[in-house]
Amino acid sequence: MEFSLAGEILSSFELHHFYRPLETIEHPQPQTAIKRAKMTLKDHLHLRSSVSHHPDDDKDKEKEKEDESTARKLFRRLKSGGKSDDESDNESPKLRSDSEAEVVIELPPAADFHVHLRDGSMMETVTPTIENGGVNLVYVMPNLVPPLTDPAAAIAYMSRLQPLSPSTTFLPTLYLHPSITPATIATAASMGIVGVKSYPRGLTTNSDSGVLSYEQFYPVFQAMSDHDIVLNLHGECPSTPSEDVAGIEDEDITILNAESKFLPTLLSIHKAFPKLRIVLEHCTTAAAVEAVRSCGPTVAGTITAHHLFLTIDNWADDPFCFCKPVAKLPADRAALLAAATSGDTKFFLGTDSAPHPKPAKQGRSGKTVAGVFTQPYAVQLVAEAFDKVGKADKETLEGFCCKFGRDFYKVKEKGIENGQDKRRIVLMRGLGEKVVKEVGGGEGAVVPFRAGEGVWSLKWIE
Ligand SMILES: O=C1C[C@@H](C(=O)O)NC(=O)N1
Repeated sequence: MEFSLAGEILSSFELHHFYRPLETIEHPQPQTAIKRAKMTLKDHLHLRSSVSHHPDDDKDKEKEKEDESTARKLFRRLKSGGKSDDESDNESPKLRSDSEAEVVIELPPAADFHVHLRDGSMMETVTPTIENGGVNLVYVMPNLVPPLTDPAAAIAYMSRLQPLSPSTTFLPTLYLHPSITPATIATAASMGIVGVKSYPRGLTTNSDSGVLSYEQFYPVFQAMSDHDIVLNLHGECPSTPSEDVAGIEDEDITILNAESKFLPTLLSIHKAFPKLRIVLEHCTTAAAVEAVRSCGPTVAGTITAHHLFLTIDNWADDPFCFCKPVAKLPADRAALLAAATSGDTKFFLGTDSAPHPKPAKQGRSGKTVAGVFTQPYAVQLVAEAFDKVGKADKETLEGFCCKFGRDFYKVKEKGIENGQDKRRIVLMRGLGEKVVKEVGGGEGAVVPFRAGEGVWSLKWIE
């Protein structure tokens, strides 16, 4: 495939940075160092594949094979919060050897079609954990502060992420906002923006600039349909104000029925734009699964790893299990597990991994914030959940974690993934691994989902 280097010439720092051999990037400082560049996604991928074809690569090939990747080295350092292994708060249990694993499953690298990687120091903490979760392609959410409403800003954000996990493909999105017009969509398409995410206003983290009414965006949706850009829906309705004591049973909305009340909106957008590819993000109910199934092939649903474990009781007294949409009833969780393991190509992995500093999750500034952090264990958690229903087999995991999402997003057809990665991931059960207690250090430390509990192991092989 031919890529052209359109737009402005990159600054010498940026070129230097992208062309450096991957293993020599020791401590990237993307925040301060990378200026905004008018690159397209394909320019970006082109630079990455140039990196992997650098002639010096051959010389160092043997050595590189022995080395861990930059991302994994960074993650190891982050696990210990910058401390040495002896000082670390994270226990390092003695693991059994790979040959003692009870179950071994080899897969291609997974794709995660819903991640929050933030910006600044949090970005530097969480982005190197992507590989640990078995993933080499991520679809990155735009709810930064301020939100990513401008295509050039979204592509520049990808350039800040790239050095932190050099082997990962980052796919950019825009934040649906009144400033986005059909002309913005045309520009976004020409620059390689893959989708536009809609947040209902005020319902979750950084959604203050979100949507109040969907009809006002119909001309934008038409342009998205014409340019084959995906619409990603956070599918919840706002709650009835809590001071409203009248209470009308059928009309009341709380976080428990916020998703099912949204489903008619999904159906009406699909009816108005049958060719528009739509993803109902982080489905949490049996009703959502049914709604996605009832639509044509242009509508799909993502399912997170944590919603395969959680029900209401878990988040009711544990802020580290609280996210939006909240986990629902056991029957809903069963419906999600059934959909994810069914082989139905409409359902695929989107972890909605959403890191927040530990003090913010603990509500130290008033109330807790929504988001469960699963990035370092994305595929391991899915394997464990599938195992509980006897479905942790290669075909089922590969469909849900690696294949169906890539197919829906036309990753191959559109050439939006760097195809140089020939590695595989190996999942192993029973080695005695535990989820680390924290990632990163100090006030910015993030507590992962199921911290301290047993977890499947994962390694990368060439
Ligand atoms: O939709 C979202 C956003 C996310 C975040 O923290 O950005 N956290 C959530 O729990 N749900």
